[in-house]
Amino acid sequence: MKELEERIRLQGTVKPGNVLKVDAFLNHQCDVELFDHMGAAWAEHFAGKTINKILTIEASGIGIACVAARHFGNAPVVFAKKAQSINLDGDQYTTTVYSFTKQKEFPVIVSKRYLNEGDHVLLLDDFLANGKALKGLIDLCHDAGATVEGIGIAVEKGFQGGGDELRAAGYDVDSLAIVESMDPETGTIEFRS
Ligand SMILES: O=P(O)(O)OC[C@H]1O[C@H](OP(=O)(O)OP(=O)(O)O)[C@H](O)[C@@H]1O
Ligand SMILES: O=c1[nH]c(=O)c2nc[nH]c2[nH]1
Repeated sequence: MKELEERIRLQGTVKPGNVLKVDAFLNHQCDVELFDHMGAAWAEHFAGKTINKILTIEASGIGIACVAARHFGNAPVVFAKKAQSINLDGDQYTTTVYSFTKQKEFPVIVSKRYLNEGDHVLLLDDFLANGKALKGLIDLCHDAGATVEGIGIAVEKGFQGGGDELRAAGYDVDSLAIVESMDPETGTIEFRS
């Protein structure tokens, strides 16, 4: 998606440790018009698939998924929580995921009320790096007996391999910008064409 690539070139910065900082528009300050265009792009890519639910993971996936849902018939958006809470009652699907930016393991929890056998799920997230977050969400879907219809990602860091592993496993992964390489010394960012 050219618009997203241009924003990354314009406002993205490359940090040591394979970190692309795009918090001016994607995961701290949120450009909802851009999110709307991202939702439209995923709706075009996944047209023809039956999708009745969108699943993401807190925190940064939530805003993107909620705006994108407007392009999927206002499908409900469920987000996996990364901490237990008194507000989380009843039976739960749980797994653990290593967080790329927080550099520690988190529980990943969805109430059994909101993910069901027979659901046709689109997974959405802001970033795909090593694929840990998505693999956690896929595990929760399998536990629930739900079908993963596809995966929509804003920014994939292709050089970290998570996206290609998921494609090799048969998942339809639509990443709107795939960073092939980035250099913290020069700030250069190359996209997969
Ligand atoms: O493919 P991976 O290696 O799993 O990396 C991608 C994940 O990393 C980020 O989550 P993180 O927990 O770092 O931050 P967040 O709380 O802002 O979503 C991002 O939002 C993705 O969920
Ligand atoms: O802001 C972010 N930048 C990244 O490079 C990244 N990788 C995973 N999650 C990420 N979030």
